[in-house]
Amino acid sequence: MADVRSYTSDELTALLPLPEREANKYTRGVLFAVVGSAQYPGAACLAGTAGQRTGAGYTRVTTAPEAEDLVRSCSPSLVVRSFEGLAAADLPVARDGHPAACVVGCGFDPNDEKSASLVHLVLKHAAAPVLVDGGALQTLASSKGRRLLRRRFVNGWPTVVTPHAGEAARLAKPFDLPVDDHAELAHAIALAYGVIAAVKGPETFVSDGEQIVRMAEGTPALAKAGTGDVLAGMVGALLAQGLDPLDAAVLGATLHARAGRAAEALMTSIATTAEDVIDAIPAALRSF
Ligand SMILES: NC(=O)C1=CN([C@@H]2O[C@H](COP(=O)(O)OP(=O)(O)OC[C@H]3O[C@@H](n4cnc5c(N)ncnc54)[C@H](O)[C@@H]3O)[C@@H](O)[C@H]2O)[C@@H](O)CC1
Ligand SMILES: Nc1ncnc2c1ncn2[C@@H]1O[C@H](COP(=O)(O)OP(=O)(O)O)[C@@H](O)[C@H]1O
Repeated sequence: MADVRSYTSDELTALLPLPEREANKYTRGVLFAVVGSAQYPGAACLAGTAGQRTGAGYTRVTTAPEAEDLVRSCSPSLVVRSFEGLAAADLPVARDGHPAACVVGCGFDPNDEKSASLVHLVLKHAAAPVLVDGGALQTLASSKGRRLLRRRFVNGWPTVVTPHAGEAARLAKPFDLPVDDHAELAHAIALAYGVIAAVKGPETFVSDGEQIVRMAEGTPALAKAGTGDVLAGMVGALLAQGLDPLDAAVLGATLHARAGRAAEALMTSIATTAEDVIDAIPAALRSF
């Protein structure tokens, strides 16, 4: 296994995607989030608003029809569409000067067949980086999921996965990967699936199959439902702004951890919620 390293503060600062003077909303990056369900509409709000706060120029949330009104009301500047009618041609193509990325799976029910076909559509047709989270992760372990990931790898379209320990263990199963050491697990998932893997927990380990990066700035205040959806939106926004996928995952996880700490300072470790973490993203950005 490769050595485990951490990014320095200077390395992270250099990665911050400050808007250029001539920027417009499209050159700053389009985040295309396919997220939420009738069961978990809140996950779509959390991922979408976290993406906006992390700098995506244009955030489009495609969600379940039952979730559309809630997502519109949580942030009027989100562009909201329904899953119904989502077609291959709607999915983003990243071009020079017009970066874009997809986030898929926050708030998906892992056992729902309709969500699995949405995941397949995104993996097959998004010619841009895709971040897979939450209920979409289980889809990757199937033979069809693995085949689509291989195709993305061959096409040079990066895929980032952000499993918590339970989800990482499910990804490990088909390949019988050892799950106890999370640095090793991130490395093994990255190699087995051809992805950039961020295994989340009290410490987060990110690997592209070559390097392994440890991020240990978090706080147990983050151990609350919905903070993973916030992280997915944040890393997705950095991918949408054209960052290299390993850098996006490490910077996103660090900003998320610092936002967690800033939220905790205001709200206490007991009271902090995922929404407070989003509100603290500006403080995390200023900390660099
Ligand atoms: N407000 C919302 O709408 C929320 C929606 N969420 C969505 O709910 C769906 C299901 O996600 P869940 O994570 O709740 O369900 P999972 O199906 O991933 O969790 C089920 C089992 O996984 C294991 N597990 C869960 N978290 C773990 C951890 N951090 N470490 C080790 N083992 C763990 C436990 O055995 C748990 O019973 C996802 O699509 C997610 O995005 C959650 O993010 C919570 C908030
Ligand atoms: N004890 C902890 N210390 C530091 N960070 C934590 C701790 N527990 C959870 N986190 C962070 O909180 C987030 C939780 O993500 P996840 O389990 O996917 O939440 P959810 O599915 O409810 O959105 C991850 O970024 C994880 O690293």
